[in-house]
Amino acid sequence: MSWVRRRAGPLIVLGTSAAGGAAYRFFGPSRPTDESLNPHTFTPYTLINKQPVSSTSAIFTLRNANGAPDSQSVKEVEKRSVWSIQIKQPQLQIARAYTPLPHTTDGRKDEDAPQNIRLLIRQETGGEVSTYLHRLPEQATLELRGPNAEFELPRNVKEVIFLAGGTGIAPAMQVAQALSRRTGSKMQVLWANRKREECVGGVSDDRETASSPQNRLGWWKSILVGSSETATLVGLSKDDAVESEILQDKGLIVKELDALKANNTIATQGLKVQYYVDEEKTFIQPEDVMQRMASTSQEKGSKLIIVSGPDGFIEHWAGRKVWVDGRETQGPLGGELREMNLGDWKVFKL
Ligand SMILES: Cc1cc2nc3c(=O)[nH]c(=O)nc-3n(C[C@H](O)[C@H](O)[C@H](O)COP(=O)(O)OP(=O)(O)OC[C@H]3O[C@@H](n4cnc5c(N)ncnc54)[C@H](O)[C@@H]3O)c2cc1C
Repeated sequence: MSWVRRRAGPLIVLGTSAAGGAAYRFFGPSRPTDESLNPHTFTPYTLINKQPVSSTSAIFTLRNANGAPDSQSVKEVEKRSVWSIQIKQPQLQIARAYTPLPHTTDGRKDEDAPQNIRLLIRQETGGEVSTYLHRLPEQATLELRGPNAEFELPRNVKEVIFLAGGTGIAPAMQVAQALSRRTGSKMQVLWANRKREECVGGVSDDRETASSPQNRLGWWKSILVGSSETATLVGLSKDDAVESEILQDKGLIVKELDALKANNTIATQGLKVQYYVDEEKTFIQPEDVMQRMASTSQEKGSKLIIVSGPDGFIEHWAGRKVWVDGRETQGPLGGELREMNLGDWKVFKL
């Protein structure tokens, strides 16, 4: 996969097709007998665990049903790319793309053993495939195809600002893991969710960023989680309530982000995460992005803003992606980022 400059300016486009998540219909039987995950046929996986993250999303852990080792292409793609797999809904014969979460860092993996695939999947109201997946019991068999490289992180990129909406955090985590192998790299994630339940216990690293009263309230709420009521109920002072909430269990994705942060500090300038929650009236502001663009030290051509999330989120920040000759392209830069002086920062819409 190569990057092609589509036009002068900060926008860059994916050189090859991001077949990604477009729904499609199958015109023949798939061959689920192939044992290793591969892009051409569907491979059976067993759902070994489903951990709820919130009322609408969960982490699905899938294991190759045949215990076959991962192909070289899977090992390569996860080193440097944002990648996805497709899952088939067998009754409707449609498939959707999902983004594997990076492997957890606990314990050295056996190179020959197949890696479990973990996916953060939100159940969309009325969504065909996500509803099917959320209804599956543990030990059910699913059919997967992939990997699909959605975007290859250029070798010279060392600084990334990642604007993530909802499950757009999954590719951000893939990028964080890829950057953790690059000495001197730096990544800042600005993660927006509609509800706090998606990121319970998540406290922004740059709390001073929350300079507006609106944002500061959001940060306090993020650790208080309705503290005054809670404090009254359990007879705690407000300070006790703050402490107890800090100690409360963090959400699964928040914990994983913390683990990635710990991992990223070894050789890099670190990973920072800022949390924004619609229901707390904290929203990513253009100034938040500008502030992070300004706190840079890397050489030219190595800085990237990635925008990932629902279509409306991408459109708001960077303008729509555009379909050309049956494939999705970056389209012109639009939205909030177009209004900013991006300097030598480039933009990529995922
Ligand atoms: C590269 C890539 C990676 C992705 N990674 C993830 C991931 O890691 N996690 C994740 O959760 N998602 C991810 N997605 C999104 C995922 O692929 C699906 O789009 C999502 O799960 C919804 O699929 P669905 O079949 O459940 O919903 P669909 O059936 O496609 O419906 C989607 C929404 O549209 C509405 N809708 C459907 N038909 C109509 C209609 N005729 N009129 C009006 N409304 C309608 C539905 O009610 C629903 O709210 C990714 C997408 C891409 C492209």
